[in-house]
Amino acid sequence: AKSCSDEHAHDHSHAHQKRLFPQTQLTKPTRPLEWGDLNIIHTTDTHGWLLGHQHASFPEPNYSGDLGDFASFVQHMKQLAIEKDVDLLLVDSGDLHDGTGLSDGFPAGGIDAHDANQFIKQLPYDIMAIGNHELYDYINTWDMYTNFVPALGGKYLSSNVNITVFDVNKNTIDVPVGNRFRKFTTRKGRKITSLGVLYDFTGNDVNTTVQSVADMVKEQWFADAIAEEPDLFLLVGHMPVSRDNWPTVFNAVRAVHAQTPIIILGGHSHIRDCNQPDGRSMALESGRYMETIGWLSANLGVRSDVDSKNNISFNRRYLDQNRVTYEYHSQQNNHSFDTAQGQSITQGLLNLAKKYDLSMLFGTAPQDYTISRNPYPSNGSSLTLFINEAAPYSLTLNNTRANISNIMITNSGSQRFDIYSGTFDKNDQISASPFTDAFMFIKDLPLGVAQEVLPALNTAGADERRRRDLSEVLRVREREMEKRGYIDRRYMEWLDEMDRRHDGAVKRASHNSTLGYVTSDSCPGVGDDILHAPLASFDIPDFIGSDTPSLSNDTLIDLVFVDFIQEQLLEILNEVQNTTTYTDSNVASYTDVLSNAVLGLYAQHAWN
Ligand SMILES: Nc1ccn([C@@H]2O[C@H](COP(=O)(O)O)[C@@H](O)[C@H]2O)c(=O)n1
Repeated sequence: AKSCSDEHAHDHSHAHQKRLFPQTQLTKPTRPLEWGDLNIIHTTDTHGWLLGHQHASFPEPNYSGDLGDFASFVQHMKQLAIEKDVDLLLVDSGDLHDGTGLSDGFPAGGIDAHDANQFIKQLPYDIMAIGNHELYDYINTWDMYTNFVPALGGKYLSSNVNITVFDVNKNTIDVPVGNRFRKFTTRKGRKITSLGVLYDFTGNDVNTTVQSVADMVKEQWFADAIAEEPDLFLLVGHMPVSRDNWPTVFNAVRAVHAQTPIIILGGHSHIRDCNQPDGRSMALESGRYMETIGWLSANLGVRSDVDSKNNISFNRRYLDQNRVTYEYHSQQNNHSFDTAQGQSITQGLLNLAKKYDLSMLFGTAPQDYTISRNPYPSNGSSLTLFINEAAPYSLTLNNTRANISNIMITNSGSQRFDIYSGTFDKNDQISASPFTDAFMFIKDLPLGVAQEVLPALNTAGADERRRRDLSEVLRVREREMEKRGYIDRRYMEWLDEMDRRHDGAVKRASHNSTLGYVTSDSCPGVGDDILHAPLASFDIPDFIGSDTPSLSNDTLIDLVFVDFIQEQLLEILNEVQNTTTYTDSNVASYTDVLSNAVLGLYAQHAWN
């Protein structure tokens, strides 16, 4: 079946309609999935991308399936698993919030992702783990605790994350947001012990608590939970499978059970990644934004094999999230594929998009603007667009400070998705810049001081990376950045490495394959389901700033910055000068315009 992705490939004004007769040609998968006796479908970091990716230029059509298509796929695969008489589990590693109009485009009085999560609840997940984006705002954690978790029936895990609530006597108590662990038995009778671990995140809101992974494994509940030997430890969590704390959890389990199979399903760094901690374990991470669906299979054998010391045969695959992939692997065609549940989920999401008015048009983008596929600064950079064009316009609208010269600074990670040429609507605005961060300022800073802040902020990150082997102090600082949530660099490094390693420029020029991810991980064989040419990738700084005004160094200006970086910015400001010790008391609100509104205001002005 030659299917395609997207009927609105040519008319973005119908962006939120179901694709019936798709037109964009998509490559079929290269080979069938390898099934084991235990199989897992894995999602992570979906961030509200439940209607998939809807733009016509590649790589977007690769990811043009939606949650309804995914639900149909899962249902067919479950049936295949029954026919093959094997187990098939469905697992998610967290970050349901912050990312698209479906999660963040709610009307006043709503709660982020509350409506979108009603559709996720309908999927037969066996385990879901909490992510850091469930914790930036207490109201979101509260919504998970009161509305989402109860519907999951013990399958939502937050091993090291608590929420503070009132008990019946109106005393405050700290309780896990979900369950700390889950023990269950599969259809084929396998006993599984699972966890849901969050990395050492420190950027969480008040009245939520994240225990460090190192402390979590010392807890009595942890010892009790892993004491009895299951057939498999399923360690799910919102934590990258490389360069993070999974070894702490893995080793704690291995200390008690030297041979028991362990599967780790991680997330957070938005990359496709896999490694094998030992011969009886595999760790998989399945990308981001409903772009990738992870597949992991294992031949665990019968209980006597479980006790053996032989290496286990594992397999992993990264599936592009579209109907061609789904139909191929579930052995369906375009007519037999949709299930009633899948169709109802798609329709429900489309209704939600309509209710939230996500097609509301701000303007027509004259060209593509990308986060890292164009150099920064450049005309094609969405970072340049945001900080040099959009922010200086939108943040000074109706602002009494408009006539005072300024430098504006934000974190590059605040920009989450590329802008495509053509109609720019509410959904595009939120996808590009979803956070409701506020802009603050410090007034009367000498220009000579203010202009040192941006390079110093970036040097704190960049030099650190260059001298990683030389300086433990700097390594610790980078780790601190990651704990606060600055993980974007990992994804950028991944894209950069893929471009270099796979001769990106040559492959793109040959036009033999469509653009997409080309993964090199540490697991045997090829992981990608479809071979692509890698995306272009340019290094971007951690922080970006508007042009420095051409004035003398002693001119007093406003230093404007997003509140997400306030703590670091003050630290740096106090390093680059010592005349004044700047604290939160020197900081005031610059405008009521939040970061997620900047691009829309600009588009209304410049793209109409
Ligand atoms: N209020 C916020 C929250 C987060 N960010 C950016 O998101 C990054 C973390 O997102 P992950 O999906 O990687 O967990 C963080 O590094 C920030 O760049 C933000 O800008 N504002």
